[in-house]
Amino acid sequence: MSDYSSELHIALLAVQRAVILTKRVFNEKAKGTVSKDDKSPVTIGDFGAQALIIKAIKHAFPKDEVVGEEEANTLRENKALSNQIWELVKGTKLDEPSSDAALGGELESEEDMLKAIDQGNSKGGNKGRIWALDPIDGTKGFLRGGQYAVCLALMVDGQVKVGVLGCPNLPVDDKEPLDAKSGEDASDGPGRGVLIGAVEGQGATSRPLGTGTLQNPSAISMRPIQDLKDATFCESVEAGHSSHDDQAEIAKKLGITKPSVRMDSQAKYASIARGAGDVYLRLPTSKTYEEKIWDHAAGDLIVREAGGEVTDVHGNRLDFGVGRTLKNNKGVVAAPKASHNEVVEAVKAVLGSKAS
Ligand SMILES: Nc1ncnc2c1ncn2[C@@H]1O[C@H](COP(=O)(O)O)[C@@H](O)[C@H]1OP(=O)(O)O
Ligand SMILES: [Mg+2]
Ligand SMILES: [Mg+2]
Ligand SMILES: [Mg+2]
Repeated sequence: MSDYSSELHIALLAVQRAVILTKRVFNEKAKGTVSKDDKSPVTIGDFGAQALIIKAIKHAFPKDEVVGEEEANTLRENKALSNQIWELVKGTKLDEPSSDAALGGELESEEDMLKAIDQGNSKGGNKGRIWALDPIDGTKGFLRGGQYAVCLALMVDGQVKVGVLGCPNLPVDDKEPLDAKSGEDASDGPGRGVLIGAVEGQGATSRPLGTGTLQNPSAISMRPIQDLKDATFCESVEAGHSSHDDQAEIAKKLGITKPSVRMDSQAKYASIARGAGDVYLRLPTSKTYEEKIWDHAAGDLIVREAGGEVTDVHGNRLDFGVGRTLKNNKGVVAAPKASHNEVVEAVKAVLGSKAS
């Protein structure tokens, strides 16, 4: 049986390399933004990071498939944008040549880059090895100057086996508690940037994000909370992504008095997994929206390996084996194992009272 050590190693390095590129874009005023068909934004950073990561995966594991968020159609029609991304991608490499070589080195050409982006077109499913990739999760946060994450997970037969989150704007210090402002005006200056990883059955770790070889990891775990009243809970910044009103009602029901921490991206999963916060609630705002697997796969495993439980609002585990979306689930409830049931009961009580 595989211990997934080489998959974890490649995933950590690939995310670390992609973050070199996303940080350059984050710190530029013009981020090369275009609007997708669903009106959501995508930047040159999203496309560039997807190309770099898929290239690395296909080099190390040629037979694996990838479910990636972005596709290159718009770039093939917009040569100027494509050139702009290529200018960024072609110079991006890890400082340590042997690390970069493990990822297959640089991409060969602009066409090679577009092809790599389009290799994120797997349909997903519950057979074989499939990676789920969100090259920039929280693009709106990325544009606003908030939190964002580069997210990569390996699923085997529909089960998440490896998860990696690169969070350039979170503090390196795992124990720096979140406060109501943690999601705002984020920076990637000194003391910032963390790389979280997990393998099923082997726990979760964090280490400072670097630009060459991987730094030493430390084990992370969720904060043991005796009473949910003392919990810190996280939610999306965007009210359109999860219902702030329902979440406030649930927090009240649980006796939580601290203000919620609003933060973009899977930085929420990363934060609760390392004990900087406790509970992540994502309650559906629409009957039709299906959550995407790349928005949850890495965070789901990392939180569970850190001693947490992750389910949907009905208390069912997230099902990553049914395609590109979580069509069998609604919403997300992540909490320490010992408190998770109590949180789900509060969620059911609040949502149930609305349905009737
Ligand atoms: N209506 C929606 N409900 C839930 N999540 C959404 C919705 N629309 C977009 N998203 C996704 O939520 C993620 C960000 O989550 P958060 O609000 O927690 O930071 C993004 O990946 C975003 O997708 P997209 O990348 O297409 O914008
Ligand atoms: Mg996303
Ligand atoms: Mg994204
Ligand atoms: Mg997006």
